[in-house]
Amino acid sequence: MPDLPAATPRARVRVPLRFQDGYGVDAELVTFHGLADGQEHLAVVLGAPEPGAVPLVRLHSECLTGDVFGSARCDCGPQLREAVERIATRGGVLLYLRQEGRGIGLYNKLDAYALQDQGLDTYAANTALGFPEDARDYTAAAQMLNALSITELDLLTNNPDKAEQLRGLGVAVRDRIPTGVFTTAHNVRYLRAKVLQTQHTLPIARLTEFSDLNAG
Ligand SMILES: Nc1nc2c(ncn2[C@@H]2O[C@H](COP(=O)(O)OP(=O)(O)OP(=O)(O)O)[C@@H](O)[C@H]2O)c(=O)[nH]1
Ligand SMILES: [Zn+2]
Repeated sequence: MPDLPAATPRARVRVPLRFQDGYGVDAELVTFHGLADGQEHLAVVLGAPEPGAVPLVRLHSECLTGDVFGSARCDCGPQLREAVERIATRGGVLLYLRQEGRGIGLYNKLDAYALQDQGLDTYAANTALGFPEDARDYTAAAQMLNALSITELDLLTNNPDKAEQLRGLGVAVRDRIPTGVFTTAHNVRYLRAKVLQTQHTLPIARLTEFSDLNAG
């Protein structure tokens, strides 16, 4: 088990979240000192778990295009919206991790999009640019959970690697809970690649509903 450097909470601020579809909830935003990668990751604490209950947690990787601008090339925006409500209902934390483009950054992600428009899939585009298929490391996430005194959790994700990495960092992931399936005509190739290449648990049958599937 790696010896994790300790991080400590820096500011705790209450913020009323109001979404365009009318849903609203109050959140506590927590910032940190001492995160291993020096990034400004944010914890969004939602709801109040029953005393002794295991909290629901999501590690959400930043996606400016999907989270902010509503890009339909991926499923990040709807996953974020869903996660906030599910976590608020049960009680838990969303870690908003500054891992744009699976850790390669926004400009590189858009370079990868340009390659995808020439036919490469989402992972091959990363390697063609000289990056790993997925450059994310969850050490800072484990530090944040420790700083929030969360020792056991249920993880809201389709990505087995997130659970495995967290366990390797000493966090007790009890259950992995899949997110919803948010398909559009623009993201079906991307979702399919996640299932076939990185074993994301999305029901592949649902990904044949869209007509551009045969495009690759
Ligand atoms: N490099 C690269 N990153 C992408 C691409 N599309 C989305 N992303 C980034 O991928 C991250 C989300 O990762 P995903 O693989 O979609 O999903 P996940 O986080 O592994 O799994 P879930 O927890 O189930 O959502 C965000 O940081 C996005 O900015 C792409 O085509 N190339
Ligand atoms: Zn996205």
